[in-house]
Amino acid sequence: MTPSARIQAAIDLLDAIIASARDGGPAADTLIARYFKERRYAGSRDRRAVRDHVYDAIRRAAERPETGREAMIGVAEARPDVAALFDGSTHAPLPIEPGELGAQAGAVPAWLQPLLAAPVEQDALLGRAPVDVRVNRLKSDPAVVAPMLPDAVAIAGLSDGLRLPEGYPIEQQAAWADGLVEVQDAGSQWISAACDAQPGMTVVDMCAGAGGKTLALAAAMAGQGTLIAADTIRSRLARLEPRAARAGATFIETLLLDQSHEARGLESLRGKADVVLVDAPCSGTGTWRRNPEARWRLTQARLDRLVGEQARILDFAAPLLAPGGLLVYATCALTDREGRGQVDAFLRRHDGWSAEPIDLPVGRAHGEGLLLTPGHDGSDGFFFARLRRGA
Ligand SMILES: C[S@@+](CC[C@H](N)C(=O)[O-])C[C@H]1O[C@@H](n2cnc3c(N)ncnc32)[C@H](O)[C@@H]1O
Repeated sequence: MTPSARIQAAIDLLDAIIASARDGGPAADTLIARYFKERRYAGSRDRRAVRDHVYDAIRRAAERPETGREAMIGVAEARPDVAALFDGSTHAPLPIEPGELGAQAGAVPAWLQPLLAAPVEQDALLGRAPVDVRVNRLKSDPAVVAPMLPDAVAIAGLSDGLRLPEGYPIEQQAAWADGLVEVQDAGSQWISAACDAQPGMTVVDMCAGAGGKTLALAAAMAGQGTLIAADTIRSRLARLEPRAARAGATFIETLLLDQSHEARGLESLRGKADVVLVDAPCSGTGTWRRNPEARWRLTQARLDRLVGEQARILDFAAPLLAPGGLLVYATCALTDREGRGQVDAFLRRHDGWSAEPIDLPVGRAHGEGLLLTPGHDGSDGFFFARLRRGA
């Protein structure tokens, strides 16, 4: 492919990505993979270059552009080398017309800006994310793993956390293949630590997904006790099983819940749990460094639905706690409605519960919880709170 043809390919892909974001279709990565599967003539350098163009365009525009061409012209406005490739040659985009405007540059969609927690450094939300890993104490310890990953540096305050440069091919390393490390953002490691799970406890990870935090809880429990990974999506829980096997965390039990009838599947756990983690489905505003396309998918209506769902999950999770038990509420969202507002509303709805201060050497106290942001903490953005059921 010529450099100009790569720009046209990026434009075609961006058209598909924009339509998919609007209609709730597949994610950009899926569309990119499909596109190249049908174009075997494209070599690895072509693929990488086109992908970079696509992600440059996605990162640059806070609001979803109308067309791929508009998105790509936005990049060209800041990059004369890219603008020069709109040259009308074979397979190339037509030259940019005088007055033809590109997508506006920005980090946060205008409608969302006032909804983000005030301390959030909005311009840092699209920065580059490092590859953080957690050393798996079920199989190893940092003194053994650190020399296997010479590019890694310690993450201050996280005894099992190591940080590698952006794009580091961790999955090609023996330490990963042997289950000695798990890829896990530092923020997620802090949340797992805030659960204070101990060997012998009964712990429920209510929104376990593919089990990133479940595996951290398993390590904290040293493989002893009861650890239940629950979710409503079978395919996500299915992804946990091979990960748990690799990590040597075979005591984890998975529990598939019936959406809207979750309490039925949880009946036997009522009043029994020492710790419940609710890592709720959310707007993902704290993870734009890794998933900048999420900005093009989020709408006010979707945010409203998520806030309602988070409250509903908290309400069916709370009765599982034994007296004195700990409910940790977490989201990778930075809107106050999903964070401090959600916790304030929970405490108003539920008598006999109180929020506990979180004693960690990171983040900033925010309402009844803690706020982590890429700008302040170098991790993904999160809000989390520790809620104690009265004894
Ligand atoms: C933020 S993700 C969890 C990420 C996961 N804890 C991790 O650390 O990798 C939220 C999860 O909540 C799940 N979920 C959504 N609605 C749910 C519900 N009503 N009950 C339980 N889980 C739900 C989603 O399927 C998704 O896997």
